[in-house]
Amino acid sequence: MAFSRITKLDPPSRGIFRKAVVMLCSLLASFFLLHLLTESCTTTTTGNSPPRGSSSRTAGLFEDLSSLRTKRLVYEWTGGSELNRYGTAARTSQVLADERATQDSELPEEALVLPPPDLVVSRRVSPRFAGKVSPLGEGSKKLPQALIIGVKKGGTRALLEFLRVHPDIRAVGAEPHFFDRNYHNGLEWYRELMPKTLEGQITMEKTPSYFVTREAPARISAMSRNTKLIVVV
Ligand SMILES: Nc1ncnc2c1ncn2[C@@H]1O[C@H](COP(=O)(O)OS(=O)(=O)O)[C@@H](OP(=O)(O)O)[C@H]1O
Repeated sequence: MAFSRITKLDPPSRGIFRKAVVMLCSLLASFFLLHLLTESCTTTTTGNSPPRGSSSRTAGLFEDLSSLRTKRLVYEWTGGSELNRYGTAARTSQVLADERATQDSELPEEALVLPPPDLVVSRRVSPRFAGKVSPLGEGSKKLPQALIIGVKKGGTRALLEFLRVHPDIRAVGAEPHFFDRNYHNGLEWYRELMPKTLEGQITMEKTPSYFVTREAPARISAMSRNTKLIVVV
């Protein structure tokens, strides 16, 4: 009906109507082209085609795009350079670690664990006897030149351990119980218990803080003519 009414318009009115239709079409085409351009731009930026939907979805899309763009920019600004630097640093660290490992592997294992052999020797024997003690154990066994005698819990063990740190002092670790339990075995038995010593070295032992026989003190006293007694009370 409307078309039939338009067709019935006079020629000047028909020309104006045609111009209006052409302008409207041009406007629509312009909007469409603008929309296509915008879409292609966003696709190039994000690599993803934006979803089409309502205004709320569009707002979400812009947020996503902003976030993605921010991430991309952060990656470009920091990631590239930082990654390059990190790569360099990592390579440098790796090189340093390799160099350290190489240096460690070049070091002899003994150098990391053991002190020099001469230091080991000097800890066992005083400089006076350094080089005179062979692995075969040179020296002679002698009866102790000193006895540590003490009351129970008087600290005799501690005293012996402190004294035996000295390289010129040799001592029996365990208590031989010679003066009470083993006196009947004789002095040779007692001597055999002693460690070998070189001339000038001292042998000593710690007697028990109690004796199982009454004769023990007298036996020690008899021996004290040749033996020093260190009494701990
Ligand atoms: N310097 C020093 N100061 C204080 N106390 C010390 C010291 N040295 C040794 N002790 C203590 O003495 C206790 C051991 O003595 P003895 O070696 O004579 O023991 S034993 O009697 O021959 O079994 C033993 O005591 P307990 O630990 O109570 O058994 C040691 O801890």
